[in-house]
Amino acid sequence: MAKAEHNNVTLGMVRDSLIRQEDTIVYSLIERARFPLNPPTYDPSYASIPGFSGSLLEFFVKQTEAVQAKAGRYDNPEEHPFFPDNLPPSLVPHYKYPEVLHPAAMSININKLIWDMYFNKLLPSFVSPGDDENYALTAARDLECLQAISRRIHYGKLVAEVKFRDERKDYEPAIRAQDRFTLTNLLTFTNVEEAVKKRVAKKAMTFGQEVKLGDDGDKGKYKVDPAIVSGLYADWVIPLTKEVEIDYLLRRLN
Ligand SMILES: O=C(O)C(=O)C[C@]1(C(=O)O)C=C[C@@H](O)C=C1
Repeated sequence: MAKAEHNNVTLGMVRDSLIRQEDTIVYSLIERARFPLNPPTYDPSYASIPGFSGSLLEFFVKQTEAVQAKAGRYDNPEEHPFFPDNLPPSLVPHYKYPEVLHPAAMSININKLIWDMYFNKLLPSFVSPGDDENYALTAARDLECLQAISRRIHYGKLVAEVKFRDERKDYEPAIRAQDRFTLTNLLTFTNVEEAVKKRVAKKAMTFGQEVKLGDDGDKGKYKVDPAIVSGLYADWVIPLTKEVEIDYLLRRLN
């Protein structure tokens, strides 16, 4: 969402942004699926980088996040690093982002959970097994997937803020009672969730089809299985977005 739009943000605008972010997530999965699993990317004993203990992936993510932190990426409240400890400060002029969220939002970062889900559950389900030795590109594509998924899930903070402002009298008692169950019911729109799952599967079909001239191409063959993309949303993206919404709301009156 553009910076200026934050002041009068509506649920419709927030949902439009979530819809646009679906494109980024689906494309990033398609790009990662160009490479097989490439296990050495994740193997600390393969990397043996002087002065660094960890996998090539960790090295790549930490170094990239350090550069991006210096360039101001994490000044933006929509961005969350995977390795927040010891990040260098921003070196660029500070843009004063409109303060839309409650300050407690700063303390919410569930990237550890997202990292574990991505590498343990999601990745093995949509890439082919094997090794083509493109480890640096593999790490770069993984980070793009992680960042896109993380941005979407942490957008739950803004979704929750807008819902809170729209229905303050319903949310306040549940927040005071720290009642997760009622908060979950208040913020859940089953029809919206069903539409999201269907739409991302359709995007995976549309963006991931082989485009050929002259014949019908490989009908029904997709670069990433649409069922895996809708499963990612059903099992992880939507539940974790709701988790962020609840974590945020529980702190909203602090
Ligand atoms: O659109 C909303 O209202 C959201 O809170 C986002 C979202 C989602 O993750 O897509 C999560 C919970 C709602 O039940 C519907 C959809």
